Amino acid sequence: MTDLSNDYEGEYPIRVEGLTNAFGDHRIHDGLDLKVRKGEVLGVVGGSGTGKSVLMRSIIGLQTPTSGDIEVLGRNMTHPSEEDDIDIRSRWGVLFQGGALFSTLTVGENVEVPLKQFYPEISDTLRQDIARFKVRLSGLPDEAAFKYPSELSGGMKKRAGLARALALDPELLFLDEPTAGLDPIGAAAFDNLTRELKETLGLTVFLITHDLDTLYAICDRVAVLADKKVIAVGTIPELLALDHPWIQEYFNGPRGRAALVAKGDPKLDAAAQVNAECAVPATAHSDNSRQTGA
Ligand SMILES: Nc1ncnc2c1ncn2[C@@H]1O[C@H](COP(=O)(O)OP(=O)(O)OP(=O)(O)O)[C@@H](O)[C@H]1O
Repeated sequence: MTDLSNDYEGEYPIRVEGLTNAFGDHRIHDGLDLKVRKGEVLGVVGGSGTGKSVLMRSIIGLQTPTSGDIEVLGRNMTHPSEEDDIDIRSRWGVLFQGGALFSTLTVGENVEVPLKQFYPEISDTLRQDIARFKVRLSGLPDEAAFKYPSELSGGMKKRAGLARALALDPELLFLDEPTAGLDPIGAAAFDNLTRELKETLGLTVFLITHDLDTLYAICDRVAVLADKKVIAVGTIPELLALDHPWIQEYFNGPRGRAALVAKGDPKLDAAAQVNAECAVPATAHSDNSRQTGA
């Protein structure tokens, strides 16, 4: 793996070394390395089927790797002790692609599930109060706590899933394509919420996305999955300077250029900015335009 900005001396709450995953003869990862920095939003990108979700599932212990080492918050995830396993699972929150809410429970009850599981001793009243607070923290109105998932819009479902992911005051937040299926305004609002929560709660965020606007708007660094590995991890300007064909196509393709222009970040490489402005008609950029690299 090419770590493009290796001047960092802080902690790595997630370390993956030599990860190999295979389903039968189908090898998904082969010697994949990745280190996530404390307090960053790390975007994870790659073509469809490159194993982004399998990587996330391996990190949170839902997928047993064929080989390799995974350490989360200092604990070995490949061979955790039972005690470690319970402790570590209470220190992260996960928003799965479809939200994964229990359809027969209200939003509030969904948020209560992890609280009941990890803190069975707390009273019903306190648990309900915490759940309502998390619902509000996720930008939902109070009354949403009493609704069933089927009564919510797609954006509200994502927020409800986020409320549940935040139930235990996690240090790590895993988001699998959080803006997929949202309208541009809803997606931008969800991006802002993620960034705000990361800053106020001091979260480290592992974020799988195809959404180029999300990458530009909220990711501190981006890890690129290709050829069964993380081929590079760095800021977008650092990635743009690389010569890899997939990275060039992804970030410098029409959608990538439009997202770059939309972002208009002065830190981005000036030459890339000029190229982008030449290549993208002015009408391609509006406040509501979102670009996916899918
Ligand atoms: N439980 C499983 N059994 C067999 N194959 C699986 C399993 N889970 C994932 N795969 C395969 O692993 C590969 C990677 O899947 P994964 O869902 O991680 O891709 P992805 O990069 O997240 O894709 P997308 O961007 O389309 O969501 C795919 O070919 C998928 O079919």
